[in-house]
Amino acid sequence: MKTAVIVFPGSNCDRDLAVALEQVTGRKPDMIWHTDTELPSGLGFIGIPGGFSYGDYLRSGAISARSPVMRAVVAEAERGVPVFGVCNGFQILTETGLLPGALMRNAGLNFVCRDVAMTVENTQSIFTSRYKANEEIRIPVAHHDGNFFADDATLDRLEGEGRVAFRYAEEVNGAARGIAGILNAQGNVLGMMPHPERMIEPAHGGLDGRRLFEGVLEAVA
Ligand SMILES: NC(=O)CC[C@H](N)C(=O)O
Repeated sequence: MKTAVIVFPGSNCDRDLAVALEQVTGRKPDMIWHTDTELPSGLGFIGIPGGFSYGDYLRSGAISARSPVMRAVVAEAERGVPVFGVCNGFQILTETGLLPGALMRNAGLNFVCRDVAMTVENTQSIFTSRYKANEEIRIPVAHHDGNFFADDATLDRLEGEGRVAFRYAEEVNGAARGIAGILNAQGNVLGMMPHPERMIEPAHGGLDGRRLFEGVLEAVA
């Protein structure tokens, strides 16, 4: 299984994601620099990592979303290739328009860095098939802009179409309806604030994140 991780100036979770992908696929992902205009052929999975790309200037993810490589990522997403954006990656995906809504400053105005409980809301997606319906899992968060916002019509549509993948089971950042992660309409793009790549081996304190990668990588294998 060929996978790729996109790297921006200021990404700092790209290696965590690479380790997770290598552990699950047995093969190192291609690390793709943001100025590349083409992606390797035959990718089964594209990861947009967490971090502080471009120092979070303007808005988190706003500058990275205009990187040359993102045009290729959007094209692959439209072809149905699974695209996974975590934390800053989620922010970048909303800024490209691949996912709706925006990630605003946390309601408490503080950086939140801890394990949080969240429930799996949709187990039908390629990313969440390894979880049980309404299962509560623990995954770390580390962000200051995780407060998901969308207008009520968009939130209703996301809920009605089963596109809320994960919801916080506790107050974390003020996100609308407690939304922690959402899917695109086709179900092949997932953005989430918590970091499943930081919960993939016993030394991390649990394996709740590992099943996400196992599920999606098996689905495309
Ligand atoms: N860990 C991260 O990806 C941080 C995301 C983002 N820069 C924020 O703090 O909101």
